[in-house]
Amino acid sequence: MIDEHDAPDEGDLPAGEAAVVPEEVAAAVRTLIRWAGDDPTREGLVDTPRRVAKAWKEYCAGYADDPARHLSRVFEEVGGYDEIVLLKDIPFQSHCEHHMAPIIGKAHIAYLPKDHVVGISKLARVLHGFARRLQVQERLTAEVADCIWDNLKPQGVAVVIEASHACMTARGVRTPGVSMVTSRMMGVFRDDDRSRKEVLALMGC
Ligand SMILES: Nc1nc2c(ncn2[C@@H]2O[C@H](COP(=O)(O)OP(=O)(O)OP(=O)(O)O)[C@@H](O)[C@H]2O)c(=O)[nH]1
Ligand SMILES: [Zn+2]
Repeated sequence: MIDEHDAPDEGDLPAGEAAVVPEEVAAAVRTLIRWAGDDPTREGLVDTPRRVAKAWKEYCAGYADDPARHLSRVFEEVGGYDEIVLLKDIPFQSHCEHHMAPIIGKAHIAYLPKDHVVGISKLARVLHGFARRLQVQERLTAEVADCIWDNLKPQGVAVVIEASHACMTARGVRTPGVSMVTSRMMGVFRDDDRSRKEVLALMGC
């Protein structure tokens, strides 16, 4: 069993910085290299377990994040603005929990404020906080929407995610060019047809 305290948080280290990797993790990567058919002791692969371990800490940095914390700072004074706020085409990366293969896509995140707004970068921070974990796209979509709904308490939240799954393009059914689209509508975007149409039109969906 790996003690969490032994595992350094490599995600924030500058690229190339020497990192201490628990032996158990390095051994697992060496096993995987052998399973793939190569020799983990050959020169080009000797440092690979350390690099892979460090890379996975970075891919999965979301486990060390509480995305809700990004929504704690709000602005009350926004000149009476009471229309939709949309952050469009946010690129993100995740990994599917079935194959640990990359999910690469973009998200549109919108909300209709009630009393206050949030700094717009925070919507992308919430997305990355959940994306940098092992995911299925449906859960990622729901977690982002629920987090904004619960913490900002707006009149509505709409999240649409479009992504390509490497487990479908690079292996398995090997069907490139396919994307998966998921959405979660809450509040007025769920209950009111006109509001939903408006937000989807702004998103270009
Ligand atoms: N619904 C959903 N499915 C996903 C996601 N990411 C990967 N998958 C699918 O998860 C499924 C896992 O199916 P399994 O039959 O258990 O695994 P598998 O034998 O590797 O399946 P194939 O990918 O068809 O070769 C596959 O159909 C994947 O396409 C996701 O985010 N959402
Ligand atoms: Zn997969």
